Amino acid sequence: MGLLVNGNWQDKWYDTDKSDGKFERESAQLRNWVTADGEAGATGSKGFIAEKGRYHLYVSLACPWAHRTLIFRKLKSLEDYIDVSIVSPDMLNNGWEFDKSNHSTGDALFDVKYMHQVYTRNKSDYSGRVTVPVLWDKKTNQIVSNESSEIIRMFNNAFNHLTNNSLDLYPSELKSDIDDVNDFVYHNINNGVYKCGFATKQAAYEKEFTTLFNALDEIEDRLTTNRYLVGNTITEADWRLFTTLIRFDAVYVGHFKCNQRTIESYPHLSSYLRELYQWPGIAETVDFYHIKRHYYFSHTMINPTQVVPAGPEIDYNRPHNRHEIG
Ligand SMILES: N[C@@H](CCC(=O)N[C@@H](CS)C(=O)NCC(=O)O)C(=O)O
Repeated sequence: MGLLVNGNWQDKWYDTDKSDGKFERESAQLRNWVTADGEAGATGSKGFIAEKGRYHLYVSLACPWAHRTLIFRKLKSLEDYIDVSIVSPDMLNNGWEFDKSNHSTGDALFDVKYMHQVYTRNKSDYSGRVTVPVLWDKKTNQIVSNESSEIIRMFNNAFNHLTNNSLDLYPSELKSDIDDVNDFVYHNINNGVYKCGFATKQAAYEKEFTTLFNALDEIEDRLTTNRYLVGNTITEADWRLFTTLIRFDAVYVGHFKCNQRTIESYPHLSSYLRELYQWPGIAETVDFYHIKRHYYFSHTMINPTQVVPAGPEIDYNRPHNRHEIG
């Protein structure tokens, strides 16, 4: 694991010394938007008009942030419009790699070995972490965005006129409710598990642990009367929570020490998770081999033996009975 400094790769773990053992996530730097007419989005430059075959998505199947983009690509019928390269699950001294002998598709565009080479193709003196997902523009040869929360918003509407898929996971009348839930879920749960797992001081870890489980309790309460996070309509907020929940019992409970309880032990969170898992097209975006292997094998300061646990055995296909709620 490392980062680029003026275009040079440096193998370096997160620096938690400056923040008393606390993990602080860097903001994504590349923030342009694909739009239906090519006009600029909320940030960045214009010129990224939605077109079939023009954009390429780089993902890890292990990564919860990249997973969101794969889910939207599926739900929004974008598979024939946006092709994908998948990195290997192991992220070691060279960061994300395209090793075809290790569960990667290879880099379909440039056939480079490392994801950091994709970042330096975009900007030869780039400085920052080399993260996935990345949305690449083949026409102008540059990165459109490396921020998953914005890539899913582009997928939600920029291509509708081409795909005729009008499913709206961020409908205008629910925007402010979705934004509120997203904010709560992001800080306390999506990023909350990382703040537990990457904490390097006991006090920092315990603080995040309490925050995380208080938040899960609050969501459990909400799901006793609401079928989904925002009332009775499935929205972006649900898919953003889903990618953390599906990794929770397999990885975060053990590897990130989020072990007050499992998602399986929450009656509503667990049945809600099963409903989302069983949603048409979703199970095929979930890859437990990549998920478990990535975390347990890559974070050697947490798991120096790199032994990957064999369990847990959970049947996400058993009935969810969520139609009784709401
Ligand atoms: N803000 C980014 C975060 C993406 C992110 O942190 N991805 C992780 C994988 S789960 C990564 O690539 N980490 C590499 C690193 O931090 O060096 C997003 O949501 O798109």
